[in-house]
Amino acid sequence: MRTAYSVETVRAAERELMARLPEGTLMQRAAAGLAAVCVRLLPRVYGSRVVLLVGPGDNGGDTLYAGAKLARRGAGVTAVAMDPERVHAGGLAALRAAGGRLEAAVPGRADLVLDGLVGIGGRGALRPAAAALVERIPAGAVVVAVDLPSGVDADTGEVAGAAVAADVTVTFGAYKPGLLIDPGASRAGALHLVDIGLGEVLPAPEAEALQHAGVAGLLPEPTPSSDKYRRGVLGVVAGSARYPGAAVLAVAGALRGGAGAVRYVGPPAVADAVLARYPETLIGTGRVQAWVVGPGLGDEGGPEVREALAQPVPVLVDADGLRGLDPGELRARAAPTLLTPHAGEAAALLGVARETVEAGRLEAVRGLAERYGAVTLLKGSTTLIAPAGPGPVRVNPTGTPWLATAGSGDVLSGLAGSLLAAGLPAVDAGSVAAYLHGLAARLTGGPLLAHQVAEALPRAWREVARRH
Ligand SMILES: NC(=O)C1=CN([C@@H]2O[C@H](COP(=O)(O)OP(=O)(O)OC[C@H]3O[C@@H](n4cnc5c(N)ncnc54)[C@H](OP(=O)(O)O)[C@@H]3O)[C@@H](O)[C@H]2O)[C@@H](O)CC1
Ligand SMILES: Nc1ncnc2c1ncn2[C@@H]1O[C@H](COP(=O)(O)OP(=O)(O)O)[C@@H](O)[C@H]1O
Ligand SMILES: [K+]
Repeated sequence: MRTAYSVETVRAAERELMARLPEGTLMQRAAAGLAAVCVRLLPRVYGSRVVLLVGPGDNGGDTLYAGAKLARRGAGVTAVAMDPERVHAGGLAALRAAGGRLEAAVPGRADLVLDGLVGIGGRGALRPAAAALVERIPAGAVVVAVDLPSGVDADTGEVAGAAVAADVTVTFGAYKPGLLIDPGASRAGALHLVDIGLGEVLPAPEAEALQHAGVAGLLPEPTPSSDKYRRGVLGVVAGSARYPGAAVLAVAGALRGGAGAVRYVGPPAVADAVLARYPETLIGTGRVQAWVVGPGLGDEGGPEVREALAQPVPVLVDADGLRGLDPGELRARAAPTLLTPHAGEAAALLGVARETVEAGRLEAVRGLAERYGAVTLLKGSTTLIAPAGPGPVRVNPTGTPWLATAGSGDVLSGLAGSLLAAGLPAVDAGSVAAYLHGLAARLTGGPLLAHQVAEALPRAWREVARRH
């Protein structure tokens, strides 16, 4: 599990650790780790051209000390300050002593650029002096963000104006949520974590991303004593005369998600379409361990949604099922509820603009989970899963924009429903589903069709299970 911590938590941990260590120790650890990554990125350190963009705080300090280490190994290192009156004095002295220079303008060419403008002390949009330096980053240089790309909000991943687009981010002590959540995540490039010793003093994380090992441990593999009922029966209320395909795709995701059986409930003509593609499907109501309600219902299916919500089993509500949800009704449910909106549906549920959700995904998903007392999976670029109560938000690391194709959300619903029926807690069901769905899409490659994602799920499953 990759865990991420808010600025407040990181600062508190740093304070606690610093009180026990000689002054400057953490910065030296950070700079050493940063320089080590830079050395690996350069084909040859000696004679390479390195540019440091240096802000007024400790982020600039880390950068200057790392630059000094590279200069000592023969790199030509030029620092450019955002504010020449405010530069980390110790770092600048170290750089100069190692043969580096402070200059007024960003050189036109560089092999490597270190972005040390702002780290976790950054607030709001980059100021013009910082943004002007970002604009001057020479084309073709490898860009390394120090702690995080300047212009990205460390806690939320929000980008309010200009921001560095890094190839690599070297972050210190702990990942910050903004490195895992878009739009920030897509500015961060490959992530390197430098251990500065914070691990021992960090509390529970604010965000976490599953990795193969964690997912493998959650996959509901059948055992010798399994039968189809014990593996989980999922009921799917989906599809309408207008959107019959949604039912087929949700059932596809459910069957490929390992359900022991899938019951389809909906109009007879749609049931025929489902059966034509998946003769394994049971038709009509009956006992289930979980429900998926909503994909492709259009205006139909309202009563079935309410009926499912009235039952004491986990219910996943997606798409048209999300319209007109009553927070009181959901909060009163004893069994888990999993909501799976995309940004537009989340915006409608929250009564805000879609852009607000897209720019502040973490706040939106937390807000929905709190308001509806339901585990909420917000789809899109970096899918997020918030628990119904306190606890870390899960960030899905496997997505691909090729998934932005009609029907792929229906497959996700069926898959997540299948995992709910197998007995996974809703946060795990949502995050394992998002993980496998993203991996299946990557294995398929683009341009992809939604049903191909469903058909690639067994490969994704085996890929995860095989390695652990
Ligand atoms: N603490 C530790 O133990 C360790 C910390 N470490 C390192 O320290 C970093 C944190 O350092 P920090 O606290 O000095 O803040 P930092 O990120 O340099 O930025 C603050 C400066 O930026 C400015 N500024 C703010 N917003 C801005 C904007 N939008 N646009 C432009 N400027 C803006 C702000 O200006 P002011 O508001 O003061 O005018 C202030 O001068 C952390 O990320 C890590 O790299 C490591 O060495 C490990 C040990
Ligand atoms: N830009 C993107 N990057 C990664 N994944 C995306 C992106 N856009 C959409 N997706 C994924 O594609 C799926 C689309 O679901 P949804 O919007 O419900 O589509 P539909 O209703 O057509 O099935 C979701 O899993 C979502 O996370
Ligand atoms: K930075």
